[in-house]
Amino acid sequence: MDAGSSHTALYIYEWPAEKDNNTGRVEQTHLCKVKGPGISSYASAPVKAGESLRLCMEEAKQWVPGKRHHQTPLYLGATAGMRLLNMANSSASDKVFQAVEGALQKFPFSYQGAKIISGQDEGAFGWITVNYLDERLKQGLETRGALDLGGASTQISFVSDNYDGSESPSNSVTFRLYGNDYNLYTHSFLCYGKDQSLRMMQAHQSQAGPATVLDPCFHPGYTATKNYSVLYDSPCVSDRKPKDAPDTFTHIGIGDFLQCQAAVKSVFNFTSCKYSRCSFNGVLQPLLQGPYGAFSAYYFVMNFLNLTDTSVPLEDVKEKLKRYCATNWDQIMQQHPEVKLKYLAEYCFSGTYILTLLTEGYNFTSESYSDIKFIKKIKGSDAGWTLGYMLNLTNMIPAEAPDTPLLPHPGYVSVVSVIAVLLFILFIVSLRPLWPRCSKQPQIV
Ligand SMILES: Nc1nc2c(ncn2[C@@H]2O[C@H](COP(=O)(O)OP(=O)(O)OP(=O)(O)O)[C@@H](O)[C@H]2O)c(=O)[nH]1
Repeated sequence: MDAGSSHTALYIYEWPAEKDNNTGRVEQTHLCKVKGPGISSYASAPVKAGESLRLCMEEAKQWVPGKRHHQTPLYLGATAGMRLLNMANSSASDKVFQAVEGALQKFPFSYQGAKIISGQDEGAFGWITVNYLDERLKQGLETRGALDLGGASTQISFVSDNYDGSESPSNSVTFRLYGNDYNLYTHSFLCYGKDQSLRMMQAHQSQAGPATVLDPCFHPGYTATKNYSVLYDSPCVSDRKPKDAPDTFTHIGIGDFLQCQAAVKSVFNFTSCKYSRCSFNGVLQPLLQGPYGAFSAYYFVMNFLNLTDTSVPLEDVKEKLKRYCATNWDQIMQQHPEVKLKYLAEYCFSGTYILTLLTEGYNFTSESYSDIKFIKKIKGSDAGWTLGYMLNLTNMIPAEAPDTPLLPHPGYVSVVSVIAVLLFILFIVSLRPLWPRCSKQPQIV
């Protein structure tokens, strides 16, 4: 099964981690990202994905100095693509892990094991990464919320004065970092990554199993023959597979943003909420608060669409996207010959999904939309859950604030030097009784 076309990320961190001399901050050393049609594809395409992994690890071997290979820990963390594969076919996901572990153990690093991380951890580690790199944790500043959009799941994590964890405790993660306590609200929506949400929307559009699906989220002039069994081959949609559908359907784009928005909305359920307020699907969400960093596919998509500037009014953003969606597919292909066709075909859907998720799903308004910053990197390091995961596993963020020097380093050097000189003078003076007496005293005749 193809549990999602999410990518597999392999991040290697040199060990002991390099720290910036001035800030003491750990520099993320992101060597390579294994790109493939998803970790689940190790089962179906082990050679291609395995080769990509091997190349990545060879690169890591070159990059980490040989004498440090054995002390460099290597962790494998899998996210929602694997969560879905595990749900659908646990023996297939076990096989994937065995294959990847076998491959990783052949390398000289200190392999620490593989794990499917929970959605809650994925959200919390993304939040730690963003705030750690921004140095908000160390300085005890107001934190930045984290919005992560993957292929199979999406996470929202932030600190709100309205949330102490008592309402819906499963959304609460508490940390003590650098002497400050944080009560983080986090939620991971499985199936609401951009690839699985596209499936859910298309499943909604094709519930009756028609031979032709007219899709407002694809450009006019776009047409492709697709397979029903491939579309429904995911736990996010498998229970909705139409019974008497033909094997294939013709997927035809009509490029209508407003209709696309309505179709995207069909994947969210706003009908019930047992909490004081909800985002969607009956999930508690406290009042939004503070600035937000939106990364992974949020960035890929909005950057491609030239829509990362959130000071542009939301209505203008929608207008631009409307024009983009209505552009003929031939023209889009001509304008972007370098872009992978799968990504190119989906940007209209993905952009519409992002705006709908943010505004209808999470309740960002025209005003609070400008609190979002679409980010790929912070100070040269990738925004995402991986750095936070590594910092946590290696206990690199102290719970208590380190004793902060009252003076910066050069100040200490001067003070210590002055004290040393004074002590020396004092020492010399204290030896005064032992000084030889002066024999040339005037004599009285
Ligand atoms: N446009 C574009 N999309 C990308 C690129 N790299 C990854 N993606 C897509 O962005 C989405 C998120 O990818 P990742 O950040 O690798 O996240 P993931 O591993 O799928 O995340 P989970 O859903 O948690 O498993 C997926 O739909 C990818 O197909 C890129 O360079 N450009």
